[in-house]
Amino acid sequence: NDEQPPAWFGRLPPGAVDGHCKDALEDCSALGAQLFDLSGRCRYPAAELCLKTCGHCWRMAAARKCSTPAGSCHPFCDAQVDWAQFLEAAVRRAQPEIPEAKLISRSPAMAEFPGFLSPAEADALVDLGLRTGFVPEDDLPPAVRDVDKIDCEAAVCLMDPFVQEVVGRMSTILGIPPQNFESFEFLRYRKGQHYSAHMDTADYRELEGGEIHAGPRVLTAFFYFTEVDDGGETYFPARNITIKPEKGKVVVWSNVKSKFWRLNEDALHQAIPVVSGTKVAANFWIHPFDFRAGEHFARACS
Ligand SMILES: O=C(O)CCC(=O)C(=O)O
Ligand SMILES: [Fe+2]
Repeated sequence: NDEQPPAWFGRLPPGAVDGHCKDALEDCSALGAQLFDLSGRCRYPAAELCLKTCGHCWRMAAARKCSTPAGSCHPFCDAQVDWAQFLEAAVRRAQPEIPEAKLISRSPAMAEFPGFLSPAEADALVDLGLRTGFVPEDDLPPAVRDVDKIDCEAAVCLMDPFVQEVVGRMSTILGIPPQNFESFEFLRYRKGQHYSAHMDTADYRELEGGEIHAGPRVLTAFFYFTEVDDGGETYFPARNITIKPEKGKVVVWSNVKSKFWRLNEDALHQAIPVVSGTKVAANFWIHPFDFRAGEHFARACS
């Protein structure tokens, strides 16, 4: 699974030792060969798995050493974005299909898209979450985050044609290429489950102008797949904004300032405990640059 890096090779990905990377994903070595085409580009949608290196450690390291290849910063090349304007444009693009789409806050910039999914489509994604298999949160203690969750990384989810259709819809509305997206993180909260106030990304100002990097989670698109009988709202305490779960609704907000390596603290948010019913929802995080570093290959900077 490991490859010897070439002589010119520089910085290694996280977790690499002596030029060797250990793959975190169990079926990765089986998938590795399918992940890159002959010219060295990651294939989409399998490309999401490239983050795990799949035996292509030195190629990914090379990619991180490159300056951003021309065009791959689209649409964020100038590193300054007026997020409210950005989401207003998204609302305009969405409106023919989603007439109730609207901007609901300027800081954090936030737009809602009620009926982004039809009820049947929302049900289909709940089913897919269940089939992928929710597991209890284990990164954070239950007092902070108590939720069952699953990343849409298994083939059954990642390769699902409807998932790709939704990714495409989001890409069209936002005007952001799908390579900049993380896969869905499905969430299920039952009675009492919650997530206390947090930011979805860190402040990365030290990386400004630095090595190639996907950059922060500039936008969060949050999907609601169910209504909740009582509780389960998403609450933004700095701005006293409450979003009530509605089946099929998507809310998109910006986590960062106009210079997008900086956090916008107004985007602090929490999941209020579910009092009764079940909340099924999903995070869908969006980066300013290609999230799949493996896509830019050694040759891109030689
Ligand atoms: O469940 C919610 O309403 C928000 C969840 C959230 O913010 C997160 O998982 O990062
Ligand atoms: Fe969050």
